[in-house]
Amino acid sequence: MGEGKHVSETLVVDRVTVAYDKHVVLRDVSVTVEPGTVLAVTGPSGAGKTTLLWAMAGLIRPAGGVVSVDGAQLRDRDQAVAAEVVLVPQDNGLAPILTAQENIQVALVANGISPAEARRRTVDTLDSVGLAEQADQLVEELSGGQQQRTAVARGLALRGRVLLADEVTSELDAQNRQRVIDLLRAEAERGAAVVFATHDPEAAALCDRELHLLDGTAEYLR
Ligand SMILES: Nc1ncnc2c1ncn2[C@@H]1O[C@H](COP(=O)(O)OP(=O)(O)OP(=O)(O)O)[C@@H](O)[C@H]1O
Repeated sequence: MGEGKHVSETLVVDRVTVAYDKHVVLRDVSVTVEPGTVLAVTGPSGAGKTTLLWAMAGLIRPAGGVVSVDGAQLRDRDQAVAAEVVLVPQDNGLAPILTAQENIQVALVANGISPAEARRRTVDTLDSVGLAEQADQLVEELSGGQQQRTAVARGLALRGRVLLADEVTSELDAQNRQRVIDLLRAEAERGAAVVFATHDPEAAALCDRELHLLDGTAEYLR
């Protein structure tokens, strides 16, 4: 351990700029998300919430600035996966013709987890999101909210160091929204740095901090 050098922040976004062609979506945005905390990313539709999460996930190469995990710069998605950055995407990213449990197990085994452990985690996480009964149902036969909860279960089952959750409560009723927010909190308590993009002020209020995006810039509201 280098003297005087303590890199306690898991996820650091340092003066990141992202542009699609000439359209600058994020301008010099800086954020730090420490392990054990849940950060809400808010802002109106089109403000760049998904873009910020994609940059954090290594899916977008910023035009300027750096995204790093424990001091190591993320240059692409492969590096982000190696750094255990898990993304639950806005469109859920599930395979529709696999069952809920197959979607989770396949992701876990692809990440090097043994089939027996993958089965255990799948049962546990589907139960935690209230979908134990739907484990064998095809994803295309699940409701939008059930699909969203399956995607959350998959993200949790991976037990990453960083969990990026993009609008994962938009199709949920109040009870399930609270359940998912409680699970994001538990994931932080396990030690992950959690980022939750949401347009829902009530959901954001339950997070530790809130970063608000507007016109390309970011401001901590608390
Ligand atoms: N692949 C792309 N090519 C060009 N422009 C894009 C692309 N992806 C996003 N944008 C633009 O970037 C801006 C930010 O989009 P983004 O999806 O990050 O916003 P958001 O805050 O997540 O919105 P929402 O709340 O509607 O999901 C929008 O103006 C959008 O049109």
